[in-house]
Amino acid sequence: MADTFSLERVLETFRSSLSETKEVYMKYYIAGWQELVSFMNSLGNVFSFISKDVVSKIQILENFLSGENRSCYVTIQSMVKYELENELVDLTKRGSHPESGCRTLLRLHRALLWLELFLERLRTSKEDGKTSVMCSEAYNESLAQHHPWLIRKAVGVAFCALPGRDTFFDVMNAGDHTQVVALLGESLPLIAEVYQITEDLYAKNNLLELP
Ligand SMILES: CCCCCCCC/C=C\CCCCCCCC(=O)N[C@@H](COP(=O)(O)O)[C@H](O)/C=C/CCCCCCCCCCCCC
Repeated sequence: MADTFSLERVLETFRSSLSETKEVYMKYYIAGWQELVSFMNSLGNVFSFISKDVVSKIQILENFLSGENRSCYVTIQSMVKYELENELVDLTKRGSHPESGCRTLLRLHRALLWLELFLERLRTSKEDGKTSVMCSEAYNESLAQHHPWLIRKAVGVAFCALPGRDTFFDVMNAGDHTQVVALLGESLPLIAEVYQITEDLYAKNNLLELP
């Protein structure tokens, strides 16, 4: 992973994550999240409790990807099939498989909806748009429903420390603001497609509420 964040690389990883048959490659899905974490790390320590959580989830998935059953973890579809067929998922309450690939990826999947909603707000925002408002509206429409009160409060405090819209656009390293908006317009359908494919797969297998 390169040191400097680039929106273009996020776009590339999510593009690469889709196979011709619309399966989602775990390797690139994880790489996309790693890029996003590098962006969050550049925002300061106030976000470290969030990035630690994402990093630990990425690590769990990477361990599966490099473990002895790695061939079963090539795509999200193969992971779901393998873990369900081998009863490796805690379906109703946490038990002997508290860190299955399916439940771990579900947490990132829910966060992908937040990202999609936030980036769409950013893309269509006016010059005086507030990133903290965009972030918290997107959060309330997605992840917040899955988080307890304490986390929601901590996240609300972190949002107040977000830099302004101009800084966000600059850190994306994608040229001037018009170019960033264009690239966001290109990235969002890809992120939305990856999200929807995963959502449909999880819904079909009754995995959307994994503990
Ligand atoms: C294109 C670039 C522009 C935007 C870049 C944004 C970069 C964002 C990077 C990461 C986003 C945060 C992902 C958060 C994943 C949260 C997963 C989760 O829900 N974990 C909770 C449940 O896990 P389990 O306990 O069941 O294992 C966990 O309890 C949560 C802990 C920490 C709080 C997570 C808050 C998420 C807030 C999302 C907004 C992030 C704002 C970042 C600002 C750029």
